[in-house]
Amino acid sequence: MPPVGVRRGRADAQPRAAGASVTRLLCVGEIMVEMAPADGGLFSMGFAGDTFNTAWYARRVLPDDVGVGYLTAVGTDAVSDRMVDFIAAQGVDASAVRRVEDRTVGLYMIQLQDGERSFSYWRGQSAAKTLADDEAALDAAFAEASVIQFSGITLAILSDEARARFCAALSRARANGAHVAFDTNLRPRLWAGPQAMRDGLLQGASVADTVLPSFDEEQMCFGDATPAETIDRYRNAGARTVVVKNGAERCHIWDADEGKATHDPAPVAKVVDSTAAGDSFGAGFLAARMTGASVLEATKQGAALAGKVVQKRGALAPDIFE
Ligand SMILES: O=C(O)C(=O)C[C@H](O)[C@H](O)CO
Repeated sequence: MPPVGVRRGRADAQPRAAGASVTRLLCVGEIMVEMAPADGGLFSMGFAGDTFNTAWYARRVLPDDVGVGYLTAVGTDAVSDRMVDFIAAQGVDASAVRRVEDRTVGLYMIQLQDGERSFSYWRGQSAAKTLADDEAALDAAFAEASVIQFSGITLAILSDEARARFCAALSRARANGAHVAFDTNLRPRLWAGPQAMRDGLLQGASVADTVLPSFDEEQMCFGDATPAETIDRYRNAGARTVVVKNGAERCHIWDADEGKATHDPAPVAKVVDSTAAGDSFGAGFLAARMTGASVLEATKQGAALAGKVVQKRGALAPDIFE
C-alpha cells in the first residue's frame, strides 16, 4: 500500500533535495499560550494546542524533506508575533497563519493531579475562532497539503457557519486527492451542548479518511459500550481507517484494506502529565502512514511516542528526542 498522502506539493519552509517530492502535512486548529506547572510552584510559559502539538511531534519524527505546516489565526500584537516566530522556529511552516487585527491568542493553564491533567482556558475571543473565515485562503492552503489534520477542538471553536465552510473546504481538498485525518478530541465546554457536540463530530467525520477517537470520550459523548461501536459509527460516516485509542489500554483498529487489529501499548513506568498523549499519538501515527507504514505499525509507533510524552511535563517534550 503506498504511503498516505503522497502527491506533489509546493516547496515550503523545510530543506529538501532538489527535485524531491514534497509530502506536506498541514495541521489546523488553535495554538495558545500554555502555562505548565514547573518546580517550586512556578509555571513555565510556552505555546501549545492539540493540533499544533501534532504538527510539532510530526516535525520531529518525519524526514526533513517532508514539510509540516500549521494553519490558525492569531492577532497582530506582540504575543501573536512571538507565537508565529515560535511556530516557524520549530521548523513548522507558518505561512498559512491568518492575522486578524481586533483579536489576540488564547491561553490555558495546566493543573496536575497524580499525572492526570485538567485545563483552565481563556480563549473565548481568541483569533483562532476566525481561522475559517477566508474561504479562498483555506482552499489555497489545503491545495498545497497532502495530508490535512484537524480535531474536535478545531471544530468546536468555530461558529456553525464557519464549521460548515471549513468542512466544505476539506471535502474539496479530499476530492482533489488530499488525505484528511480527524482526531475527535472532545472539549464539551466548547460546544453549545451534547447534541451540538455529537452533530459537530459527525460533521467532521463525514469529511475524514482517518478518524482517531479516544474510547473514554466516545463513551461520554455517544454512550458507546465497546470500541467496536465507536469504529462502526466512524466507518458508517465514511472513514476508511479508524483507530480507537484507550489510554494505557488496548487500541482497536479497523481499516478498509487491512481489516481489524488490536495493539496493546507497552506499560509506562510513571505517567507524569498526560497532556498531548493523543496529539503525539496522532503525530507518530500519521508520520508512519506518510512514510509507508501499515495501519497496525503506525498505531504501534503512535502509541510508543505517546508513551514517552506522558512521562514529561507540558504538551511539548523536546528532551525525549535528545
Ligand atoms: O485543550 C486544548 O484546547 C488544547 O489544545 C491544550 C492542550 O495543548 C491539548 O489539549 C493537549 O492535548
